[in-house]
Amino acid sequence: MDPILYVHDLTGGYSPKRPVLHRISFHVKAGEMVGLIGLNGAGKSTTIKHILGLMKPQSGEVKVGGVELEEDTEKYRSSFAYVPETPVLFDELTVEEHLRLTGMAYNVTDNADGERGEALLEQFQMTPKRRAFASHLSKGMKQKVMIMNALLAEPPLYIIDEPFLGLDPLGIRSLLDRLVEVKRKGAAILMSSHILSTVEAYCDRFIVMHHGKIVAQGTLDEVRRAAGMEQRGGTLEEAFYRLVAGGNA
Ligand SMILES: Nc1ncnc2c1ncn2[C@@H]1O[C@H](COP(=O)(O)OP(=O)(O)OP(=O)(O)O)[C@@H](O)[C@H]1O
Repeated sequence: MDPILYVHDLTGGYSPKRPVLHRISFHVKAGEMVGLIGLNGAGKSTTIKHILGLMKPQSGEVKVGGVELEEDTEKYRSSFAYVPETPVLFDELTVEEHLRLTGMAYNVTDNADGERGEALLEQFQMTPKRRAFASHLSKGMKQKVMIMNALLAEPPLYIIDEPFLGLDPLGIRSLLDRLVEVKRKGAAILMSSHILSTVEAYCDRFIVMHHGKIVAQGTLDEVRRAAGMEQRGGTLEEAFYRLVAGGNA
């Protein structure tokens, strides 16, 4: 089966003279959660911007749902939902208006007025805030609205950038529970995060970026092996330190 997200030999960045990403290749299949990890400035957000179509590859290709952006823009764009690190909402719309808008954009019939929206409001403890304007929400609540929008759309691919920072422990649990559920139903998830213990616990595979290159990818065993740790067990965090700092964790 073709992967939902396919990145092949991608070189890209903000200026053609100085690429930030150097020939990176990876994929995410249906029913898989993949963790994208790396130090500050490693290239995670730049990779995500290329996947979103906000930046054009200098060389290589990015396919979502089997197509490149230029090939079929509508199919490409409707195949994923993106949860950014910093929430972007319309200040003058309420929580449920955001859900309704997403429902319309993604042709979800059962939206904020329906079961799916209700369940999300409930699960993310946002029912009391359903009629609150976005500008009146706390940082974590705004993040929850972004997450609920993504989940409402039920796309084949979720791209999630550092989702845990603004969320309270209950919100984190709700998000992780829902991600496990959508993954079980066949969604592909690419999640970037610095919280390596959570990434280790929930992701099936890992992509370790360093200075714009992929220095290891695969299952925990494969990443450990790349870090020279095959003789003994060890956490993702230990393997990560060895890979990016050459340390002896
Ligand atoms: N708008 C920009 N213009 C020019 N260079 C940029 C821009 N944004 C990021 N960079 C550079 O690209 C490189 C990769 O940055 P990127 O934001 O992809 O890192 P990251 O892995 O997402 O880091 P973090 O964990 O801090 O979010 C860095 O050297 C950074 O300085």
